[in-house]
Amino acid sequence: MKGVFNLSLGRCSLRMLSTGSNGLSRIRNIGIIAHIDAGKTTTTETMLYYSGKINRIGNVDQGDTVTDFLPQERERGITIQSAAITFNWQNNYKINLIDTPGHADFTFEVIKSLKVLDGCVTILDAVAGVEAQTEKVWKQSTGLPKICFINKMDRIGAGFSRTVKEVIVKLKQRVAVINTPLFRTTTINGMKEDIFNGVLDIVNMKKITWDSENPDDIKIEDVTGTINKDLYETLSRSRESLIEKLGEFDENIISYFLEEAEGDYFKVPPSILNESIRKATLAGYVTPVLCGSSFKHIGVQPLLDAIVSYLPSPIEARPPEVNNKSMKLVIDPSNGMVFDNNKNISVALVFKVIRDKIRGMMAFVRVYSGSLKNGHTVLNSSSKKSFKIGKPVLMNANIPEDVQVLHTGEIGVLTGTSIIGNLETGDTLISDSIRKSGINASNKELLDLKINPIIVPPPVFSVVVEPKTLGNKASMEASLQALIMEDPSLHVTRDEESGQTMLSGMGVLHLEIARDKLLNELSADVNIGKLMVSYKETLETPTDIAEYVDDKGYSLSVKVEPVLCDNDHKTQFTVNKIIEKPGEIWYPLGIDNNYLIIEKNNLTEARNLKFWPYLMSYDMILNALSSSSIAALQYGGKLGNFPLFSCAIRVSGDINIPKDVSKPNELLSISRKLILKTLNQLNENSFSVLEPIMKIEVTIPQKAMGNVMQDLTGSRKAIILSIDDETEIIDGKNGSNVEFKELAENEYLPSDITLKNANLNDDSSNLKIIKASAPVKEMMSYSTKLRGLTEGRGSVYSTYHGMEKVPCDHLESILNE
Ligand SMILES: Nc1nc2c(ncn2[C@@H]2O[C@H](COP(=O)(O)OP(=O)(O)OP(=O)(O)O)[C@@H](O)[C@H]2O)c(=O)[nH]1
Repeated sequence: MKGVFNLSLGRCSLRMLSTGSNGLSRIRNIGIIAHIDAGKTTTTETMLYYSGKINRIGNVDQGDTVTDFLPQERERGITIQSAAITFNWQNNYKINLIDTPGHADFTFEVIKSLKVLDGCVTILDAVAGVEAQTEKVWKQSTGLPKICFINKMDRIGAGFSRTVKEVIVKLKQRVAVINTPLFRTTTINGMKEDIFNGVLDIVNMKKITWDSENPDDIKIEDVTGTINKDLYETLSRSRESLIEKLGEFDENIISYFLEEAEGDYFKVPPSILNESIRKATLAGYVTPVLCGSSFKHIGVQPLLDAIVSYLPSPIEARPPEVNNKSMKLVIDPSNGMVFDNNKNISVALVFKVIRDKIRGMMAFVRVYSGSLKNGHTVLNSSSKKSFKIGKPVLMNANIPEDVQVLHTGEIGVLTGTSIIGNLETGDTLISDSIRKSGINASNKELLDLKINPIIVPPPVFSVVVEPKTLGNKASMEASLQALIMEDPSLHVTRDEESGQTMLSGMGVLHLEIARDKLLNELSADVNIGKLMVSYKETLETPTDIAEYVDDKGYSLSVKVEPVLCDNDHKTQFTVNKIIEKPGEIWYPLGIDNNYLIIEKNNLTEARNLKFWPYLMSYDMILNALSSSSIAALQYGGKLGNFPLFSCAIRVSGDINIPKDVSKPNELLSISRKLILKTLNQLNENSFSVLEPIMKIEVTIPQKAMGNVMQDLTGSRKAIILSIDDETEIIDGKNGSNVEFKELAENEYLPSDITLKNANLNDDSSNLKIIKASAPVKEMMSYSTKLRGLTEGRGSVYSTYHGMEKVPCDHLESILNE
């Protein structure tokens, strides 16, 4: 049964729930997020099949899925880049879906996508439960309404109820159980086995079963007390639990239950339940939970139904954060988001830029307001460049579909030669018509409007990249530029003293993939050195103020100061923590947690005048100061020439520039030299070296504890944060999360019949989870070591935690590396 999954009254009534009569209420911009290998791509592929978008379900292991289309993805069977795809569901709804990577090295791909999404589906492996990367992406997606899909229910050891409890306790989230698993009992080699074959739909009161060999063979049956006694009991208790939970949030459902339904849980119709679940989901009060096996094509259509039923449309989604906090942003049912009460302007965010072999540069955009039309001119509010857009396209993974216009609320792609050099990830596009309509105070604010930038995490590892011959230097640099244009979480820096070019990234796999792209796709003729840790330096004390004045009319005063984050630089994100003092503005430099601080001066004042007296715009001046700050801080500190981290360049007092100069080159050079001069006046004691620290979660059998702990605390210099018994985390013996443990205990969930078949005497029933932090350097090739220490039974998840000062006794060895 492809296309519309026609599931009785409940689904029909969904249409009544949508707000407004236009198409906006029927759009869902959603992401698929999870730990590596949970089944994101397989689920996406199965959704595409049921939506009618594809005629055959591809397989990750055979490397022929729609969304994993990069050669490296197909070779390795993992998702590396987010892939966007648009499809319809129930004929009426348009789903723009982004399948994100699960590997921690590609976390920036996830962050970029989350920025433009309105809701998420979190996929969980029913055997592994809530894994470490799931906890991380769950936190990263705070504020976005989510659905959980407990996948891989066909696997031995799958535990639906156990996983739901983990969602409640580990993710601290109330749940609304939408369906529960069904099994058929069969005899294999004389042994009885429970085979997962469908779901019990709590909302619609149906038993839905699939034939795992034939994705189109689906059976939908009513559940009656006489024929299905046990199911009826599960249904009754699940409905009771669901309605009571919703009642704590939504008075309407309680009044309906008491008055119209006369206190009978079965008499609350799907339409009323759906409306209440939707309200509670959008408010973040509950997360709907469904189960299935996308590999066996079970439970995917109910998941699609849940996406349209419970996740927000663009008019119900949270508005984007913008640089101008006082700008009015209202949501209009037909126009989408309206900025500054101006219904005529269009606003879009570029969240990803790629290079396609056939189409050339492609910029992925989310339209927040208005539309982007073929032939219209838009303004990039960061670079202030205007350009005409070509035919936009909707993406079907790597297959573009031409359209004339991208409407508000949509996710699509801009292509064509006009975007080359005009767009970068994070740019905001504004319709240029406002500039043409004359600059007044309100238009000026709109022209400066920027959706807050996507913060790039600092790199952890680096490699030296060298041209094979001197003549190849220019082409190497062009290839590196192409690489970082597509992936801003890769950084290219040059060591001024040694002349070496360094390519840095988020992890070993990230750099391996970058290396592959550089050598194979971009055919760069380069040598790539061995993997090194990306150390940084920071300031212990501020520099003196350095002043520059010349007779051409330039004058400038700067100092460099440390940005104190968590007292001791133990952080990777500080934008929200920066507290600007009155009269100063902090601009993130987008790399290494560095900032440019502009104090109130003659230029900031001149911006309020009717006429701006300089040939160079304020943004050009700001961009010049930002670029010179980045270059000077990359030059490095005095201990190991490592780039400076968590530092701010403070521009104090007036900035004088000749009024008739139109190019920023001289300002760039003056400011860069001035920053370097003041840094140079510091002695070595004013600097300290920082190293990247990983947070690790090691899961091991109890009997390997001694050896693993000895290795971690000894040679790997790890600091142990906690040791837990896996079962205790959910069973309430562990001290934290008391409120959610109680919620988990009180939740009605059917017993996990499959778990009784799993071998409970083996080590998998007695797993220990060690959480620790350790220097990146010491954790290199840890997985191989762990396999040896645990006879292949241990697993480790590691993620970047922050930068920490290197203790004195290790400094020498790092500086000698
Ligand atoms: N048994 C079983 N295997 C599944 C199921 N869904 C996915 N798999 C398998 O799990 C593995 C990972 O699947 P993917 O779909 O690539 O998982 P992913 O979450 O997209 O992986 P990354 O994007 O690389 O993090 C593959 O071998 C799939 O065949 C399922 O429902 N049941």
